[in-house]
Amino acid sequence: MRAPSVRRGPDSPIGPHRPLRLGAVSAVSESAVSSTAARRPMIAPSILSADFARLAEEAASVAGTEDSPGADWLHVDVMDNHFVPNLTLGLPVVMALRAATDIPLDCHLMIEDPERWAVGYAEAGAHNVTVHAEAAVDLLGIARDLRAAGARAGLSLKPDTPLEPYLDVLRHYDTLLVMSVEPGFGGQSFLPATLAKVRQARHLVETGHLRLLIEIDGGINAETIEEAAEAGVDCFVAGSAVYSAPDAGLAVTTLRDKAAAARPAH
Ligand SMILES: O=C(CO)[C@@H](O)[C@H](O)COP(=O)(O)O
Repeated sequence: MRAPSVRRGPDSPIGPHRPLRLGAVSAVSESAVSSTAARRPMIAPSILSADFARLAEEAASVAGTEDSPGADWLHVDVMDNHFVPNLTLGLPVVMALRAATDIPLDCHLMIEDPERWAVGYAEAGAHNVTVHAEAAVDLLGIARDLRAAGARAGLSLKPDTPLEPYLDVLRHYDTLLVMSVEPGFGGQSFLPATLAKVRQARHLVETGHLRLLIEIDGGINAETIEEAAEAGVDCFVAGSAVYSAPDAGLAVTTLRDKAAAARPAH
């Protein structure tokens, strides 16, 4: 794992050297986690589980109706067969999707050299562009460039990557994507141990140390979404639970309702 690029000192983009520490977060209080749940849970269907020959229709199937809100974001998994052992799609498909749907695109770059590619996804119209901490060298530069190109900047951590080394960098990001499976494939089983990271991040958001949206990705379905919601997730990526369901739109509604019910403040 490469260290994040963080400059220190009086002119540091992250301010004076007063790094965040997780010590104060070791005992996450229930109230800190549960007081968050004011916003509607967001659902981001992952098109990795969709029919790639019918992407526009698959996007439309989760767009919602006048009576029921559809997907908040459409999650687009970009894999390069280097950072992960799978190959999916790239910029041309994202551009085509952008033209085919109004659902904000949430591009998750599971690629090496994100410094080279990330901003292109923002320029292609992605609403949120997430890079992997394990793949990047210049995390501050990526966040700056994504925001300058008009996108939200997202940082993702694999299941075994700790949060603490990235706390200062995360002050410059809009989204934290906690991977709850090893990145690379849909349809894997949810790893509950990854929720510890969600609770840590939620506590830091609730106490004003971080200001970002907490997203989770991998193995989210009707059985696992409640515990993720209880831990403090804002946005739930779901691939097979949506696109393997008989009615993808209904699956989105069901997942959102379950997440909303599991949030203690609701
Ligand atoms: O990024 C990934 C996998 O690497 C995910 O976005 C998957 O697409 C989620 O699929 P399910 O686990 O929900 O089936």
